[in-house]
Amino acid sequence: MALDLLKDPNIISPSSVFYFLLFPSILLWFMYWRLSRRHLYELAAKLPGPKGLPIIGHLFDFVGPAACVYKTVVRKSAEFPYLAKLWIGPKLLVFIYDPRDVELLLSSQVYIDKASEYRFFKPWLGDGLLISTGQKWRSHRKLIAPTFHLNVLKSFINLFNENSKNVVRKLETEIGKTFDCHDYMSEATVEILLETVMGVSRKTQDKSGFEYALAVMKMCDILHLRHRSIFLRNEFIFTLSKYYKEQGRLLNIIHGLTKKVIKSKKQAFAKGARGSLAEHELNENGELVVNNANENKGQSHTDDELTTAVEGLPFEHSSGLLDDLNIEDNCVGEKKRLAFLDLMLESAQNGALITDTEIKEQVDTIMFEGHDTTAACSSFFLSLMGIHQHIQEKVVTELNEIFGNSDRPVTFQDTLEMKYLERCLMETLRLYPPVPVIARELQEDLKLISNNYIIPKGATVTVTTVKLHRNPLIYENPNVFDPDNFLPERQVNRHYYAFIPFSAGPRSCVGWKYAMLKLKILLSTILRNYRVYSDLKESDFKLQADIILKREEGFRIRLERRML
Ligand code: HEM
Repeated sequence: MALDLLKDPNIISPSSVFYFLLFPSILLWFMYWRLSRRHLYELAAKLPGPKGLPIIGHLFDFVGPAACVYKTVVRKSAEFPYLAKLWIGPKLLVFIYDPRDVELLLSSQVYIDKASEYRFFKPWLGDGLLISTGQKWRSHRKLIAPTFHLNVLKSFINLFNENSKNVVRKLETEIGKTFDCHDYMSEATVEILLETVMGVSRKTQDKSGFEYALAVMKMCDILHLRHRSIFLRNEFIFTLSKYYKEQGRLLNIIHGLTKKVIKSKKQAFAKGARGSLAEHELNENGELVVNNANENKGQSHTDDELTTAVEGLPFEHSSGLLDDLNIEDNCVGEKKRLAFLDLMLESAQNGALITDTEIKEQVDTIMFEGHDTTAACSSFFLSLMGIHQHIQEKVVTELNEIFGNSDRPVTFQDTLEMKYLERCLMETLRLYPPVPVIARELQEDLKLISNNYIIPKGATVTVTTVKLHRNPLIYENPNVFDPDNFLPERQVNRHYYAFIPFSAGPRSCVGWKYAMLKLKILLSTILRNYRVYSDLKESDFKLQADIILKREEGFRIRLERRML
């Protein structure tokens, strides 16, 4: 009888059986899924956070322009002093901003996996240092970290000076006008990276670094949009969208530059050239010659700069940052003193330490990490100098004490004496950290120190540096730009992890010493030549917590020539 019913197409068709079974299957799957996440839900229920909507949680808070999302998240987490949880659909996000908890997370060797959102970087950065994990990350970090040793950085000082003077020359066309200084900072940063870390001459580029910088900025917009859009997070839907095509176009520009950089460096390398090609060039016969244009670029290396002694920047001591980079400092062999791309090519030549594809991924990673962050920091710094004229005057007084009336280039020793400028830089990084959030996906539960909360395995933990750095329990006037926050006596009792613009622990920024040295030379050169003004106040800033912190309205300043 039953068989007869099944055979009768008017009563039970195969499709009706399918639909009949579909509903219980989905229900069963859903029950299994909920049960498998029971641990997550139980622990999450105990965590504090603003109330969200059923099922979708706070999804709508992440929809809209980046500046609004930033404001909403800051506002909603304001009443939670230690941490705040948010649900975005089924995804549990926990924001932490107590330095003791931050230390627990960042200093650990267990919680080193980046959040799943970093996967959107894959087509761009592949398995580069920023997103890789496990053994690959460990071995590449060990290889790359020493290329940012202070002795390597000191050999870049001439190029930092030359490029800074170049920026000052370019800025001449803007004197008296209101303009966005981020464009200039971005282009300069790309060019400096190419000449120093990558060791290729600026002249090897067909177009300016500005085109690359612009493509990076637009790529970040797409990635940030994918973070916020529930639809675009899905790979299939993304490939159907207009953004996918745009991403392809931008990656062509970005990868075009990195491929060209590697190619020209490889050609020179094969002919025995080592070090920056901005200082050494190959002539038509393929012989290595000193680039005459660079012969008088600035001061030659002084004994001080070439010293093999391990010296830190004052910032290192004052911030109390501890990471594997300091440990590396103690065991630097001859080979480890090569600059980044030289070492990558040498390692590829000498064995299986790194493949060609991996070199490309690391070049893309360093170009991105090294450029957008420093461009944002220098743009915030100049804006703040324009707003706080009396602080700018103090910086310039210090610079006058160091340089007098001379327009000589900056030496390494000078950078050590720029103590007030350094405090201004650190205060800029405190209030406007270029990397506003650092996110990890937990593979193990994390028991916090503050209030004994446990964040469950499977959650995404977000260290919100913008909030951590403005904690009123740590900084007296947390929202006021006050470089004296970094006076030694004010720092002495402050928790190490209360100021982490470069992150900290095993996954901290490999380029922070490079960044600080370069920023000091670039910004001091600009301030020695120009007085900066801003028509906007800090309260006018529309912060955009993108992948890199920016101002929605741009970094608009005005310049006037300073008489030496
Ligand atoms: C003001 C400038 C800079 C800031 C504020 C900054 C900040 C950071 C932060 C917060 C991280 C950790 C990111 C995370 O865990 O998600 C990081 C990682 C990294 N940074 Fe920087 N950075 C700066 C400049 C540079 C420069 C100049 C370079 C290289 C030339 C660089 C290379 C890297 C790399 C390769 C990583 C990944 C390290 C790893 O995961 O092992 N950064 N940076």
